[in-house]
Amino acid sequence: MRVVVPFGGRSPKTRLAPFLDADERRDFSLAMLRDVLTAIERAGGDPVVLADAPVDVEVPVTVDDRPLTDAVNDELGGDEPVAVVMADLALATPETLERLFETAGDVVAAPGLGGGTNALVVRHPDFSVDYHGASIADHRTIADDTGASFVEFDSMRLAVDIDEPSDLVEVLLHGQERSREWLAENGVRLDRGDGRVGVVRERR
Ligand SMILES: Nc1nc2c(ncn2[C@@H]2O[C@H](COP(=O)(O)OP(=O)(O)OP(=O)(O)O)[C@@H](O)[C@H]2O)c(=O)[nH]1
Ligand SMILES: C[C@H](OP(=O)(O)O)C(=O)O
Repeated sequence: MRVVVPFGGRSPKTRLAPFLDADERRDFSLAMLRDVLTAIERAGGDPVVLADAPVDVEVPVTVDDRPLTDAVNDELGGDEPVAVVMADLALATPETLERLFETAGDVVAAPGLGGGTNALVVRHPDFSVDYHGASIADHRTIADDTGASFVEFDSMRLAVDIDEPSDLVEVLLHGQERSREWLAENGVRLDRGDGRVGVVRERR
């Protein structure tokens, strides 16, 4: 299956700014992108990066600097199924993605914590996306209005997209190779304290 991986490479991961500077956010977001591409390939998918600027990866890249929703909608609408998998799913494994790709439904959606839509499989030509805000609810409504069946995919690994510093805890505990190693090499460690586990940065 063709798998579109949106990647905003111009100014990625601004919500991690309290923790990582702009160059580090670019490097870390590339490590996550490469982990996601590897997992998709191992799951049997054919990844294509849909980026807002050129990016150096070993799969085809389409550059489209329109807003995310417009760029993704241009990839939908054909007769063949298409998946959309976000580039910041640092916990995604080949096994989870294979299960996602094999789940039946006109629209199969993996919700993100906080209301987003972290991954989609689209098998209906009239379905379109509308990202941001509580997009998982909007995508259910769009599917209903289109007459497409909507199936929610239940997965911890696909629910965690890496937006906020607290999400880095999940990467250190469950992340794929490059993302987890990038954090470790850059001094990001678990803070096991007394309460909820957090992250700290050891500056060298
Ligand atoms: N092609 C494309 N992808 C985008 C764009 N904005 C975000 N993305 C990608 O869409 C997915 C979800 O992105 P977000 O977490 O909403 O945004 P972000 O830019 O990564 O992070 P923030 O700056 O913290 O909002 C990630 O895979 C991003 O790389 C865009 O304008 N164009
Ligand atoms: C693109 C957006 O991602 P979030 O901002 O929720 O990470 C969404 O999934 O609608």
